[in-house]
Amino acid sequence: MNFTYSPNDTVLDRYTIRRGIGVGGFGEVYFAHSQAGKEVALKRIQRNLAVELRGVSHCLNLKHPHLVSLHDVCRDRDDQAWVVMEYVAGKNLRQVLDDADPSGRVCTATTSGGTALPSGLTLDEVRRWFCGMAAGTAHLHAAGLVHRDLKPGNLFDDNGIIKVGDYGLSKFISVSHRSGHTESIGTLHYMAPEIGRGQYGREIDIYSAGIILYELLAGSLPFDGETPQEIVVKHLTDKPDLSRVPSEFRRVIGDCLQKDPTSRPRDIAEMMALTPWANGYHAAETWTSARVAAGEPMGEPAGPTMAAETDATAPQAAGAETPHVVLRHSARRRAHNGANRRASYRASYRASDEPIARAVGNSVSDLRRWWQGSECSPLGKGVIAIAATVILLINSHWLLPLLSLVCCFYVPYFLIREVLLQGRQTTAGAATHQYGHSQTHRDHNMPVTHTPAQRTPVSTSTARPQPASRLSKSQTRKMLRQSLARRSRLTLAAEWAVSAVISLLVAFAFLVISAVIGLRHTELSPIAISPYVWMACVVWIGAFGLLGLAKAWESSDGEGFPRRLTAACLGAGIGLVTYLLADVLMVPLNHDLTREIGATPLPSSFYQDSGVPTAAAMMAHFAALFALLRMWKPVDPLRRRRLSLWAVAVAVVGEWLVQQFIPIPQPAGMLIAGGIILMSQISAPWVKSDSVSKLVSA
Ligand SMILES: Nc1ncnc2c1ncn2[C@@H]1O[C@H](COP(=O)(O)OP(=O)(O)OP(=O)(O)O)[C@@H](O)[C@H]1O
Repeated sequence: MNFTYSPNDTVLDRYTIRRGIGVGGFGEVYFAHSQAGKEVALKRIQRNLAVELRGVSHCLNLKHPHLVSLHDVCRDRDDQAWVVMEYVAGKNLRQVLDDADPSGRVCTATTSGGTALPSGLTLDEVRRWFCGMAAGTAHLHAAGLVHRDLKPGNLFDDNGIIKVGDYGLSKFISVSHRSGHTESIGTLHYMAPEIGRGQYGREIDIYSAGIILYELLAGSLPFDGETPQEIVVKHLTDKPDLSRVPSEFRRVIGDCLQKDPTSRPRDIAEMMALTPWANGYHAAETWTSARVAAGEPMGEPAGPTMAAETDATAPQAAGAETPHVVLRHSARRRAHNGANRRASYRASYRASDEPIARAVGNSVSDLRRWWQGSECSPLGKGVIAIAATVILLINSHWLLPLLSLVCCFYVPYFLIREVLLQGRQTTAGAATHQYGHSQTHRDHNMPVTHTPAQRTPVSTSTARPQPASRLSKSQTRKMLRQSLARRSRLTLAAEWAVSAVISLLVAFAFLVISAVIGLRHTELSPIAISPYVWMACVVWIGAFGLLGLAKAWESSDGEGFPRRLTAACLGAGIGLVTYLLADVLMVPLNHDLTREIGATPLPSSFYQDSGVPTAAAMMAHFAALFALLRMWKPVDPLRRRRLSLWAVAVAVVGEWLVQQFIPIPQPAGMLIAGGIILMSQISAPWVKSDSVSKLVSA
């Protein structure tokens, strides 16, 4: 491999290069000696990457046995940035895995005993690497940093101590800077799906940790593919095959690899608690030194999750290889883990997202804390509680209406906000887009070693970056469908409710506009207004039903018989409602029937003697219309356009066609058909899949 500097060159006026170590995504790494003889690794930041080096200073003060120390960040005379860091003589985990004999015998000298796993490592080795990585990463998290690029190549074995490296730079280089041909395809295998959406919470490190653990145990990656896009799609949609890892690790890996970041363990400690090494994990030391490093005052721990007890016996439990971080997890901590806790965490996570809910939540918890911490006697507390209840009851005459009014505004606002935020998350194309851009081959001038079974081939000294293959439209749609399918029932219900509220407003506007136009020369009376009210109600109910149908089917394509039958049932229901409402509102249904009823071959039960259609005719008419036109299609979130007037026109023409066989009053029929499609399109969510497809292919 070619390096810019040769042995014995002096850089930064005080370091003598001894040899080049390797070339990474950010630049060349050298082994060098300081003037006093100290061994250091120098990383020369190349390729004109816009590195926010000022941020790295935060990392310079981090000290932890499981982190590769950053000594300094300097610029040379050519204004080239260099990162001076601790030199780690041992191999990185990537090299260890690549050197391990796939047949199960381990070639590395450091390996301890035990049965070999498919990766070639023993379980002891896996524990050593994983616990070391966890301890280092927990320290970063406690200092408010997210690694963002956890992968085997960034984990080092320094004389038996596992160290996490490369944590300073990735934090401060945005996705856009990692675009083009600067990034290794290998990194992509460890990247959490939400990174593409610009989400960089610590959950992305948890996800990467899950992938690493999977690879250590199974000997291969959970999500692999021939192209970056294929890998991205797998990260976004596939479930890991957990049958390939020992059963005691399935839970932790399954949780870490959740697509939804809020479903993952919320921190390293929680993740470790799910491993068989839970008894050995303890983060207090990590937390303490991280806060010191971050310049925070010592006192109460930052949060209950990081509070843990020290245990002098733990080093044995943790194993001799990880002596610096005592790994123990208290029973209290374990008790907090599990499904209940995660569920409550998710709830609080959501609530904390919304400022008003957060403020209310904070006030309530403050009140609860005050109540619990109060030194009042139980009798005193009882008196206070009764007094508060009495005051509330006395004032209920104005408090309740006020509360109802606030709810009237707040609930729709909250639901709409939820849906908009969800919509942003489900637009998985954006994720793929950014992934696609950020993860292309790196034109290293060194070969990157990968086990063929594990790694997608990457560039070598002669290879040029290869264009990424494109995702077809159907693949993109499939990916988006799967992404839509992952949403919870609550979210779906909330979306449906919001659509219903929007369509109600549209129906009201529809009513007002049509009534103003239609009744401008007529004296206002209930009889005159009732057809408009009838029409608006029918259109709204029809749109509501159609939106529900589209929501139920949005996770898959299809227009087969079962769907048409279901749509026909919905149409029949709308026909019935149309008939009943007309009856209630006294709207005449014999208006403008365009053909001789007696001439139709329809059953006589469809029409009264006067020619007025019965409920059966109305039901049959709309059932035929809904089944024939696949009415749910224009409301599908993956439709081509948010609002297609073509679809409205098709509905109107389709209704006219059905009218030729099963007549109903006109123009009411056409208005209802067109109105339902128009209104449901306006109020249905929409994912711009066309642009997603283009972005993915870009
Ligand atoms: N502090 C260090 N001590 C010893 N070797 C190091 C050190 N830091 C990096 N290396 C080695 O230098 C080589 C290049 O490392 P670098 O971190 O730049 O690239 P990478 O991890 O392969 O990719 P990326 O930068 O995209 O994460 C690797 O072989 C790595 O093991």
